[in-house]
Amino acid sequence: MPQPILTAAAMRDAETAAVAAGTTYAALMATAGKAVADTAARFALGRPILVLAGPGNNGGDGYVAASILAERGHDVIVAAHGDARSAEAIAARAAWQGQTIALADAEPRPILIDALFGTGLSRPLDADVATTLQSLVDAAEFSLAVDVPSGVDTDTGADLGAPHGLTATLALGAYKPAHLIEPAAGLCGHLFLADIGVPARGSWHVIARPQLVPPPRDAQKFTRGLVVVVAGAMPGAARLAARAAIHAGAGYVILAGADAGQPEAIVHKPLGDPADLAAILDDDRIGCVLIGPGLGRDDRASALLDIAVASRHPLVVDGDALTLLGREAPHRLAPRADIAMTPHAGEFARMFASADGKLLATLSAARAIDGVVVHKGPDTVVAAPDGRAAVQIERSSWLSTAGSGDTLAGILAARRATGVDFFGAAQQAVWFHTRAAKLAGPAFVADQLSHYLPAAIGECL
Ligand SMILES: NC(=O)C1=CN([C@@H]2O[C@H](COP(=O)(O)OP(=O)(O)OC[C@H]3O[C@@H](n4cnc5c(N)ncnc54)[C@H](OP(=O)(O)O)[C@@H]3O)[C@@H](O)[C@H]2O)[C@H](O)CC1
Ligand SMILES: [K+]
Repeated sequence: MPQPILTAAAMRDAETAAVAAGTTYAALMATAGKAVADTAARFALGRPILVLAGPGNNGGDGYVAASILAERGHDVIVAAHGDARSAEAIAARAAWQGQTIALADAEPRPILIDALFGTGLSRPLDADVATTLQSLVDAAEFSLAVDVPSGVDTDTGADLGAPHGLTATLALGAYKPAHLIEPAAGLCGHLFLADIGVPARGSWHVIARPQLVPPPRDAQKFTRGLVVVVAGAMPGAARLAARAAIHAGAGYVILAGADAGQPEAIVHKPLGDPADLAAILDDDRIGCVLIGPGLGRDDRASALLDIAVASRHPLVVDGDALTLLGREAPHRLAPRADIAMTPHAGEFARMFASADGKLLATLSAARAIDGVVVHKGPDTVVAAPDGRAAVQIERSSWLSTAGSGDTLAGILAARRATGVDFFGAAQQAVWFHTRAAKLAGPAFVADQLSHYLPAAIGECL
């Protein structure tokens, strides 16, 4: 099972269920604190440790970790912020027998454990707390956030005064949106996950390596998946998408309206009049249609888009097609079955009002179009209209290059054409795209990405 992603409230519910099933909150805090101590000890190498402990259970985890580390012989000081509030945090603080100072008096130490605030953060950090925390992080050689960096919104990933430059974050029990969604994800540093004995389930999860099977023995090119890519004003983008599609497992790729170039296996069909597209799409063997990369935004582009939307095939809408749809996207697409769109942040904002952070905004967009939305970025979110969501955890910042999105759209069309539903196909596409980028090495050109797709697929068989 892929790792679930839980909101702060869902994590609290999971914790409550675990306690109802027989554990105690104190036992959970003991397990969490031990996980923090174990992680910090791995990197401390005998260097002095400063634990920042806030008033809630995040601080409680910090006191437990401090006690365990001191018992193991580490040099530990706790800097406390506010009085412990919950029964478990009060007990953890009472059990701490080492030196405690006020946060305002804390001097930097090489190892820093940030247990000021976790999932209970309810407002931005006070400016003086944020400044102190930042200076202690800056001065530390290794800094570890407990559960989430203090000062991020757990559910939206918003930055409410969190420090920059943390070395690592230890997520407790489950990933939260803040671990994966920007800007919070970028503030976490290296991400570790600790099992604290709380069974966590939900309809959101991280995108995992796909599990594939080779084509069946009786496979032929059309059953492997026939993709039609519609080209427009800037045919290069559609070519990139078509090449990605044929390297991503589709059995047959037609490029409608542009000369395919390489590889020769892609079939070129001319589009004189936009109405020619209707004839090309009148084919039951088609597994998926892709429209949008380099389509243009003129009347011809609109006419091609109308025909693609009216067709009966699974449809991926990307690039210029999204801009053409704009605010009309829900109204135009919702009545149509089997649809996915792949907007980047700018295209998304032209179609949908954004609120509540990227994850919830993408889920609400998926409901609005009654289809799958792949909201691209370093923190790509795939959302389905039934409330399921999957978020990218493996990343490659080298994917921020021209043609990268066209390639993703082509992979998505190919995976859908092989028979996977759009929610599954989109997760596969995001994974293959990133994996191909890693295999391609740094500073690749998007044209090269396709060549690494077969190897990425090979890792999943
Ligand atoms: N997930 C689990 O199963 C376990 C999690 N643990 C740890 O518990 C924290 C969550 O603990 P919680 O007590 O709910 O919340 P916090 O520790 O994050 O902090 C809440 C207190 O902080 C006050 N607060 C909130 N925001 C601010 C702020 N900006 N400035 C000052 N004070 C703030 C808040 O006060 P309110 O006024 O909002 O009520 C609370 O007093 C989780 O992250 C894990 O680390 C368990 O230990 C193990 C099981
Ligand atoms: K924290």
